[in-house]
Amino acid sequence: MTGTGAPLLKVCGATSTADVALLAESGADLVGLWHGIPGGHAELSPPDAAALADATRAAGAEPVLVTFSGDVPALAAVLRLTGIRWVQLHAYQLPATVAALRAAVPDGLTVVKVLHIRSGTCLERPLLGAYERAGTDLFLLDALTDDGRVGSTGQVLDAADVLAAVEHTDRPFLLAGGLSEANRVDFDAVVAHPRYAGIDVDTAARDAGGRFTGRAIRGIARAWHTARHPRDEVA
Ligand SMILES: O=C(O)c1ccccc1N[C@@H]1O[C@H](COP(=O)(O)O)[C@@H](O)[C@H]1O
Repeated sequence: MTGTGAPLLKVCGATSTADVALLAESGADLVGLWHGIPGGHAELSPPDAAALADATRAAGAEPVLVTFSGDVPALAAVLRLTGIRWVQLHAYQLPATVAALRAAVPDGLTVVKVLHIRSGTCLERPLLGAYERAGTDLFLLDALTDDGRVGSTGQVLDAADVLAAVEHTDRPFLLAGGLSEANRVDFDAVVAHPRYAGIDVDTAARDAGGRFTGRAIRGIARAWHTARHPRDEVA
């Protein structure tokens, strides 16, 4: 997408054109737009998602549809309406859902399937081969809390657990789960992995009031050396 091969920074949950502009100018390569997250604070209607997808592209970033939904016809309709080419299946959608989505949107769709790690164990580990055969392009590793919370947990994964999970797939992967400017140092081995493709952040991109802050996002992009903030950039 960036053409550089550099790791990507995704920031999740934009709800306005101001959010999108801030995220893109602060270093986000991918902007998460929610649809099919019932009760979610950043849930968007299809027309609102379409408007923010346009704004994201205009700002030079790539919109990503983030969803808990497994309703393939509805998802395909939203992808067509919005022109979004990346979809992040963040719940427990099965490999058959990935395959059906691929069939419904045959051209140019990048499918990201989230893998949930709870107490060191990847829940989807037995299904990794099936997800690959179904057409998953990337996996995204995120934390599942002991009380079952999924998405924006702020809970940090152990690097060893991440490396153990990606051992069982040949696909590129994104890392999530409480990532910040400060904890980049804990993930040297993950960042050095040949299939590491970047990071996905929510909590640390926001201030105490839940608003995105450019300062935090720039700090994350610099610390993690993502595509728009390469290693030799002067802060
Ligand atoms: O951000 C959310 O609340 C959310 C809701 C539903 C699906 C995904 C969501 N966000 C994802 O949560 C992780 C990162 O969260 P954090 O940095 O630990 O707060 C990331 O994968 C987001 O895409």
